[in-house]
Amino acid sequence: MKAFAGWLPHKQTATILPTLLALALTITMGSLAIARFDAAHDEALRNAFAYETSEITLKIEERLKAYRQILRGSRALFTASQEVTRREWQHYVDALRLQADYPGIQGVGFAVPVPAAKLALHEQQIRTEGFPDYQVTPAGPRAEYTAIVFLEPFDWRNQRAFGYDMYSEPVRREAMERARRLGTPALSGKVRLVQETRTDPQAGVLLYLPVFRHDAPLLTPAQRERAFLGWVYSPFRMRDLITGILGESAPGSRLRIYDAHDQSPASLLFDSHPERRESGALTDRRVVELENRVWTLVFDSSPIFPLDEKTRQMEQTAIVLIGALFVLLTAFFFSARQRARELDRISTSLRTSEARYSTLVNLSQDGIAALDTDLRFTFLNPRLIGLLGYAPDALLGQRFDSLWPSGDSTRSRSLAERLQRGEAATNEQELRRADGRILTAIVTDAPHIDAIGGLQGVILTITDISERKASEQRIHYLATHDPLTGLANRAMFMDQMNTSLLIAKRHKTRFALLFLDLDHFKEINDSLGHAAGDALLIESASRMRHGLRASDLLARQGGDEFMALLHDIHSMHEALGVAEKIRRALNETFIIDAHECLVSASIGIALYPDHGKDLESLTRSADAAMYRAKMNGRNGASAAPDAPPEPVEP
Ligand SMILES: Nc1nc2c(ncn2[C@@H]2O[C@H](COP(=O)(O)OP(=O)(O)OP(=O)(O)O)[C@@H](O)[C@H]2O)c(=O)[nH]1
Repeated sequence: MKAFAGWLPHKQTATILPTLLALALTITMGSLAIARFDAAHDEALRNAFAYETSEITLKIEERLKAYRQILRGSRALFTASQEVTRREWQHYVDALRLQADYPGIQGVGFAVPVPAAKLALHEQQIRTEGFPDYQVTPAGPRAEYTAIVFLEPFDWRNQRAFGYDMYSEPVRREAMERARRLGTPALSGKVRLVQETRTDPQAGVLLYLPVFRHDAPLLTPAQRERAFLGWVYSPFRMRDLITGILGESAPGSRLRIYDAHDQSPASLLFDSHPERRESGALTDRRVVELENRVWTLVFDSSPIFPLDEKTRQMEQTAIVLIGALFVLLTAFFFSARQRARELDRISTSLRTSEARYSTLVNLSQDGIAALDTDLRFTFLNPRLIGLLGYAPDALLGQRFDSLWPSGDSTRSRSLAERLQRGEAATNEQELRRADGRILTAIVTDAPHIDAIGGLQGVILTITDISERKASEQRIHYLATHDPLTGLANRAMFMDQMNTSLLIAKRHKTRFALLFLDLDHFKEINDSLGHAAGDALLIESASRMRHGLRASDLLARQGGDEFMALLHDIHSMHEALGVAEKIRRALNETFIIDAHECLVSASIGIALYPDHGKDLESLTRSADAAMYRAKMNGRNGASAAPDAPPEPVEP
């Protein structure tokens, strides 16, 4: 078995080995059960057969006892009167209702001994009773005669026996003499009744009861011989008798009745199934004593018993089926258990895997969500809930596109269509948080496809890039702004001026470039300290900013130098007006660290295209103008040296 198990896969071994064991157990138990059933079955058959044979035997004994009683009743007639008339006899037998109550009895008769000397007288006497043809049969000289004088019912069959001398036949005579001698009932051996015809001949027996004068002593054979009157008797046709006794309960088994102990065909009185051969199954032999004679009853089990072989086969089939069922159930049980273990292993593996991914999802620093095909949230991990600032379940069932700051049905549709095509995408999106603030995130959406290729929904991963964005903005700000005053720095200013140059060139418009340098600023630093200088720079920048339009750009070039870009300037006059406004604003007293300070600025102005058509020439012109303002005593504005104005092309 080990070698056999060795080459089987483990999963099959777990089912096949118990099944083989169950099969072996079933065969063993089944064989034992069949043997046990067979024994019980045989026992039951034997019991049933024994019961049947004893019941039949008893019935036969009982019925013959009843017949003996009938004869005793007949004999009682002679007790009442010495002479019994034919009519009395007839009435008595009629009253017995033999045919109805005692089927099988051929009749009840009375025979008398007739000495040879009185034969003629006897015949004469009977003939005078209305039977002119009467004679004792068979004819012929004999030492002693008997004659049947009454035999009721006096039908055609019994009439054949009227006058018959039963002494003429040795078997009858033996029984008659036995009865006469012993004074007891006597059953004859096998005879052929004189009532028999050629049709349906049957074996016959006769039961004799001697009749004595009722007042005579009967103790000795001699006394009985002296008082002897005759025999009441009954002839029986054996088949009619036995079938009459057994009636409805005629045996299925074969019953043969033999006279005495001799089981030869010559002694056969009755055979219930002469056509049947011996079955060889169960047999029983019973010897019954009946009125000073014995019958041997031989029973041979009927085909009913072999029929029970069928029951046995059914039992065996049932055992085989139950065994097969047991084996199948065992196989099913172990196979199911194996499958259950397999499932358990898979589900444990799945649970482990699920726990692993669940941990990953829950601890992920990226937001993760699942959407159904209608783009509604079915799951959000804690990180995403935190990023968006909603209550844990608030977004479940809500559409993902409801988080977009501006509802865009076209964008939603294209997202749905792309997912239907099974395409994933990553892009930067803005999502509205619960508090209204905007979350900038990198969103990757991927279709969630099931095992058979159907779209189940969407898996989203959302990475918060707000900080990165802010950092980028901060870097950009630092790259383009003056950290002290918050104004644009020189780089940004130059960029912007380049743009303005292009626009002005295209639109043939003017703009002005102002260079502003605070006067004697060094003294503030020196007297109040660098920090106070910074504060003054910040405040100065603010005042200058307020003197400009929103569309103008003010930048700090460095130190105490500033630049301003004035758009939509049509003439130097306008530019000088702005410079004047700034100059005045700066002249207002500053309070720095509780000290009053006075500040002024020298402003140089250059116009595009009047004082330069490019960045370099313009800045040079503005710088030169500012220098001239310094030269002119500071706290004032100076236009760039006039150059022949070029006509502005229409
Ligand atoms: N507090 C402060 N001082 C600065 C800063 N940058 C430059 N300065 C100082 O600003 C002064 C600029 O001086 P200048 O423009 O050369 O001279 P001035 O004193 O303004 O004289 P004029 O320009 O000729 O009127 C210097 O003393 C610099 O040290 C700054 O960021 N903060």
